[in-house]
Amino acid sequence: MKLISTSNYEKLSQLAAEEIILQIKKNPSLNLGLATGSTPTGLYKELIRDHKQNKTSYKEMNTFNLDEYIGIPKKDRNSYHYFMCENLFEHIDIPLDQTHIPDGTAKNLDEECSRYEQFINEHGGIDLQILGIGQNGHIGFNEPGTPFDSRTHIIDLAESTRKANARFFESLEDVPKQAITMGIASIMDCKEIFLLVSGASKAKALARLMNGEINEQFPASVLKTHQNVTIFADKEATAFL
Ligand SMILES: O=P(O)(O)OC[C@H]1O[C@](O)(CO)[C@@H](O)[C@@H]1O
Repeated sequence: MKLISTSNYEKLSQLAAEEIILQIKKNPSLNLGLATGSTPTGLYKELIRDHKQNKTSYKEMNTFNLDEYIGIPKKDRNSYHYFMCENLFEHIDIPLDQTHIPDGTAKNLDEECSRYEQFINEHGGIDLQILGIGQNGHIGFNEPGTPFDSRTHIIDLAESTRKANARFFESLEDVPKQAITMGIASIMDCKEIFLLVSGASKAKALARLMNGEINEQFPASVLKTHQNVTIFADKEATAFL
């Protein structure tokens, strides 16, 4: 894993955006994996700014999101569909039918998991995946204890994850208890991974990732066995390194 540390969150977002834009220029039909949460919003702002200024085009690309809550309609402001439209898709020129997110309202959720996994494979896999990390080491919504060989699946969210994400909802009770997430093996299939880590609340997780063991109790540790991972971390996140 290559670690790039930056003085602040803005720099982290800019550097990651520059790298992604370079890759899009080299390969306009890049399959880009996307993440939600607070961490990538600065990166998405940079991509939007560049699109407006330099006209980088997303017309030939496909995007694939890591996860979606179960039971939240796409149009609900707390769905990851809504989040992605608001924070990125509406502001760039990607056709919406080339943006892909698991359907957390599908009638048959197991079938939806297999469909999504197969769909990504039919598109040739993900070239570059953006990841965040949970304080408990989750990647996507793969909570501690998720097998490293897991494929896209339904996950019961850890209480700590529901609490961390309650800030987006009216109350903790409104936070869904389950989500669909790409599995750990699905994430490991991505050809390249950018892991974004920002803020003091992630410093312990980053230190455990860099210095700890590879263990299913800390899902992000699997990334140590991937051939092409770059970590972008800001100063606060690197406090314990
Ligand atoms: O960037 P945040 O909001 O700290 O979230 C970290 C991680 O948690 C999730 O939002 C899931 O809780 C992931 O999608 C994200 O990568």
